[in-house]
Formats: sequence, structure tokens, C-alpha cells
Amino acid sequence: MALVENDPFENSRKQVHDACDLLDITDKGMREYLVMPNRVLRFKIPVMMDDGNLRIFTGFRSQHNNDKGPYKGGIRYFNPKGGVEYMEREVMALSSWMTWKCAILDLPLGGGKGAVYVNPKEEKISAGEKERITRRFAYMLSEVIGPEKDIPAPDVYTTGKEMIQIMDTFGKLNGNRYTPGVITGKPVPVGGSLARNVATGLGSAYCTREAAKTLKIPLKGAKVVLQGFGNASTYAGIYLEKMGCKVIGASDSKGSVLVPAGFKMDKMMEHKSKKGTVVGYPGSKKVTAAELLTAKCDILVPGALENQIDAKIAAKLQCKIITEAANGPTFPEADPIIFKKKILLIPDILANSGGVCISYLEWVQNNQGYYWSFDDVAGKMETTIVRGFKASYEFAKKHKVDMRKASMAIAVDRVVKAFEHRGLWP
Ligand SMILES: NC(=O)c1ccc[n+]([C@@H]2O[C@H](COP(=O)([O-])OP(=O)(O)OC[C@H]3O[C@@H](n4cnc5c(N)ncnc54)[C@H](O)[C@@H]3O)[C@@H](O)[C@H]2O)c1
Repeated sequence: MALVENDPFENSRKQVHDACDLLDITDKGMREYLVMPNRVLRFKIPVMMDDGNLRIFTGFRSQHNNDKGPYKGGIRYFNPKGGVEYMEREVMALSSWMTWKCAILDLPLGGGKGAVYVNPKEEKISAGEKERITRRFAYMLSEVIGPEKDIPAPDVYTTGKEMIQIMDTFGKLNGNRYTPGVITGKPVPVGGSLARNVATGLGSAYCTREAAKTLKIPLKGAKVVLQGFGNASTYAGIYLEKMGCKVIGASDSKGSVLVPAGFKMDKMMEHKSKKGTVVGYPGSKKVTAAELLTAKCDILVPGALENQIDAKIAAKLQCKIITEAANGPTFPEADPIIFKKKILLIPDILANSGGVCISYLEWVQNNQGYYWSFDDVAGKMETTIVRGFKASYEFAKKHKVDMRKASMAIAVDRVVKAFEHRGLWP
């Protein structure tokens, strides 16, 4: 019986087993080794609130695997519907996905994820309270994180501000040292990397370009539909537009629109910043989320939320490429339908890996104390992500599987090889 309803960790377990099936890994112990996190920390975070009352928050850090290098993964402040127990399983699953995301790019990093069970937006947590939560969280983690151990990053409702507070707390607890390599996603003036803000969307655009090349779809005039209009989806749209594509659809939490003649990204961004939504854009037609996803286009970029493309929607899809800029936008039951329709789906662990790739490059710059230009960083990310795409595409062709299974299999294989080289000790 699952420990929580819709247990996300069970999904990650299944994906690892599917990859092991493809790789002929039959050893039960090895499978369990790959599934389970190395350790999951759950701890209390006592915080003095502004009203003078002491409040106890719950914090987590799951360190999934470090065979290829230090754990890497974000910290979110959130309150998933399933409660604290669900959050523990979610953090475990997310840490596992980070292991595979780093491995498909062959980064010298493993997977981790952290969280505090709190919704700072809904609960109107003040800036001072948020800082006290963050610094206490960093204190609780101070012995298990570090530039060579575990390198956190921002995630839902955490920003560069919290990253600096964690860096500062960690440094002061460790002999008052400047330790920018303990965390990524920092603001540029304090050790952050150029191109980090555009990284995820830019990486999605590079993957899409490679997919179009293999399918011989010219990017000039190729029609793009974006689900979402936030960081990942907007930059995917901006860079695809630069590559010659025409964006014809977008959405946000207030609704979805199609503009058959296409629109310029800067004009839509201007509209959204004035009106607070993409809805109402001149010449656009308001449609449902399902209509947006199933609109006739060449490239669909689900870049907002998880669990968007179910079997019903998959059956009606009219695109040629799906670039999963969001994490987990496709239900498992939709995958075989999409594969059968010969739509090339670039899975999330590859399509949105630009973010972790530039986080890796930020850490490299911090460790060497020398900083690269925007073009240097973007160029290194392009090389890395294109190599990941090609490896995954070739594996998929050779084994006649979809790219999700292919990417997972390559990633799992790389971690197994690292484990075998290092051996088991003690
Ligand atoms: N930003 C990154 O570096 C990064 C990296 C890897 C993965 N991702 C993934 O990309 C996805 C989006 O993240 P982001 O950073 O762009 O977030 P964001 O908050 O910047 O944007 C999210 C967008 O989704 C829209 N949205 C919310 N509810 C919606 C709904 N019901 N229908 C349509 N749109 C809706 C919001 O209006 C917003 O435009 C997430 O799955 C995230 O995990 C982001």
C-alpha cells in the first residue's frame, strides 16, 4: 500500500525499474540501491514569529545519490495538498529526478532536493520571518551541505535572496569563510552566473532545435504553442522566435489564447505586464487549456505545470514535437499514445535541464574564482545539452523506445558505472 495518495516516489521508483529493464539490470539489490535516496533528513525549524510566538516548521533534505559527484537540487517552500507526509515523499522523488537530470547531461553531480513545509505567499510570511526560517534551515543543514558535499539551489517560492542567506549562514558557521560554491542561483553581484535567468528556456530551445533538425522540420515559420508564460516558457518562446519560429499560443493561470497569425513575444510580454495576463491580447481567441494543448502546431511547449497531458488530450494532439519545459507535464499513460503518433517528445529531464546545467557552470565559476561572459556560459550549456539530446535520440532509435525511457536508461547506466568504478566502501 502506498504511504501517501498519488505517491510521487512510487512514480520515480517505476521509472528506475523501467530503465533497469531496458538495461538488463536484474540484480534486486542494485535496483533498490538506485531507487532509494542515500539519506532523507527531516527536522524541526523553530522560528520566533513577528507576533512573539514560537512556531515549529518542518524541513527536509533528501540526498539521493552522489556516485557521480556532490548532491545537487533546489529548496522549495511549499505546502502540497497531501500535507507533510506527502512532502517527504515528493522531496524523495524530486531528489531522484535530479540524479537522472544531472546524469543525462553527464555532469559531475548527483541528486538532492530540500523543502520547508510552508507557503510564504498564502500565509503572508514577513521578510524577517522568511529570513529566520531560511537561516535556521541552513543551520540544520550546515553539516551535510558544502561545495564538495551537497549544493542546493532555488525552487518554488525561494529566490536568490534565500540562496545568499544560506551561503552567508553556512560560511559564518564554517570559520567565517566566503563559500559561494555551497549554493547556486545566487544574484550575479554575489557569485551568480550570467545566463542563469534564461537558462531553462534557452536549454529547451536548443533541444527543440535539435529535434526539428532530426525530423527535418524547418524552424523558419514553425508554429509554437506555449503553455504558461513564466520563466521557463517565456524564454523558450523568446529563443525559439530568435531561431525563426512563430509563436501562436500562450496561457497563464487566468486562461489560454491562440493567435492564428502569430504574435511577437515582446508584444505579448508587454500586454501581460500591463494587464496581468495573456488573455485579451489583440486579435487573440480565448480557448480552453485542452484546446490550447491540442491546437495544430509544430512545437508544443508545456512549460507551466505538472499533469497536463492525459491520455484523452494525447489522442488529440496535433503537434510534431513536445518540449517538456515544465517538470512532469505528461501523465505516464499518455506516453505510449504520443509515441505511437510519432510525435517526438523531449522529456523534462532533458528539455528543462538548462537550469541545472547553468547551476553547474555557476558552481564551476565559484570554485575557480573566475567568471565567464554570457556567451561563454550559454555556449558551454549548448554543447552539454546538445550532447545529451543526441545520446538520448540515438538510444531511442536503436532500442525503439521513446526519449523518456532512453534518457532514463542512459542516466541510470552512467550512475551504475560510477558506482562500479568507486566500489562499495565501507
Ligand atoms: N525556472 C527554472 O529554472 C526551471 C527549471 C526546471 C524546471 N522548471 C519547471 O518549469 C515549470 C514552470 O516553472 P517557472 O520557473 O517557469 O515558473 P513561473 O512561476 O515563472 O511560471 C509559471 C507559469 O505557469 C502559469 N500557470 C499557472 N497556472 C496555470 C494554469 N492553470 N494554466 C496555465 N498556466 C498556468 C503561470 O501563470 C506562469 O506564467 C515548472 O514545472 C518548473 O518545475 C523551471
